[in-house]
Amino acid sequence: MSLNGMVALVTGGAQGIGRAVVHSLMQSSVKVAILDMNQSCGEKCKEELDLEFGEGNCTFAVCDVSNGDALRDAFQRTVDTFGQLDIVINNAGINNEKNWGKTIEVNLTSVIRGTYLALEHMSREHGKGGGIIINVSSMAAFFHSPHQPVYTATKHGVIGFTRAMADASAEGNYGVRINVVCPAFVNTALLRSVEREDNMGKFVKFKDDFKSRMDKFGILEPSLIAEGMIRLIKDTSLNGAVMKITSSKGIHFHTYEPMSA
Ligand SMILES: NC(=O)C1=CN([C@@H]2O[C@H](COP(=O)(O)OP(=O)(O)OC[C@H]3O[C@@H](n4cnc5c(N)ncnc54)[C@H](O)[C@@H]3O)[C@@H](O)[C@H]2O)C=CC1
Ligand SMILES: CCCCCC(=O)/C=C/[C@H]1[C@H](O)CC(=O)[C@@H]1CCCCCCC(=O)O
Repeated sequence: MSLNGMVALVTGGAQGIGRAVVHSLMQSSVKVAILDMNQSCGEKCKEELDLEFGEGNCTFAVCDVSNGDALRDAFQRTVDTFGQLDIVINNAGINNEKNWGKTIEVNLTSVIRGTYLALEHMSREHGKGGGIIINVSSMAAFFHSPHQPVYTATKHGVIGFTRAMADASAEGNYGVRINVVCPAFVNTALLRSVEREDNMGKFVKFKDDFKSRMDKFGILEPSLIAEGMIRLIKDTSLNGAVMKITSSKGIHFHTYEPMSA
């Protein structure tokens, strides 16, 4: 499946995993709208991508995904600029146990809102031509730790929501495939935030347990997560898939018991 000429929107695309998938998409000649709340990082990212791929192939907008109106405007501006929308990656995430309400807003509520907005612009229900959505969860949805209870809850939520929406899309003939990716530890700024009291609050005392898991399980590079996402986009048989990415098994899929009668 060629991605040439498609248009993607990536939240939290200025650095880390988001930035890696933006780069992979642009290597496949996809035009990309990068949304991020970090203005300096986003502008630097766009400058570098313009140099590598030429101007006009990506946009950057400052957008806090937890602001529903701002997110709606950013989706509309993407379609106004590039004329269509084919791929949406709800990637922006934080790990803040102190301000846990914000963590729910960014990691779960905004993924739900981003999915609904993506459907407004891509679903056959709305007279559009179809598309692909990837929501970013985590291996925290499979291995819990005392260090990040609310982060873990949001990542469980992202999987449940994505699987149910994938069923709704299939049953409702939306023409949109919706999948979820669950990386283990990845070498990004987010991972480095786990030692900070201002992020972790009282749970910071469990950081040594968390760090020893990092030593045990290893740390992945963002490019591997981007590779997994490109596979989710290109494999037209995948809808409701739960992709896990770990050091020991690489890119693989979680399987669930079939529903009994
Ligand atoms: N790094 C890791 O070990 C893992 C990360 N993940 C998930 O991958 C996703 C990306 O994380 P990383 O690349 O590691 O983090 P990162 O911190 O390197 O990048 C996240 C980007 O999202 C942006 N962002 C944060 N809150 C935002 C908001 N409200 N609105 C718009 N942009 C916002 C940040 O400015 C940043 O540029 C997150 O959902 C995270 O939970 C999942 C498993 C492991
Ligand atoms: C905020 C930084 C994000 C940290 C990455 C993440 O999402 C964490 C997940 C861990 C969870 O909180 C406790 C764990 O043990 C998780 C990681 C487990 C990875 C297991 C990989 C096993 C394998 O290689 O087969």
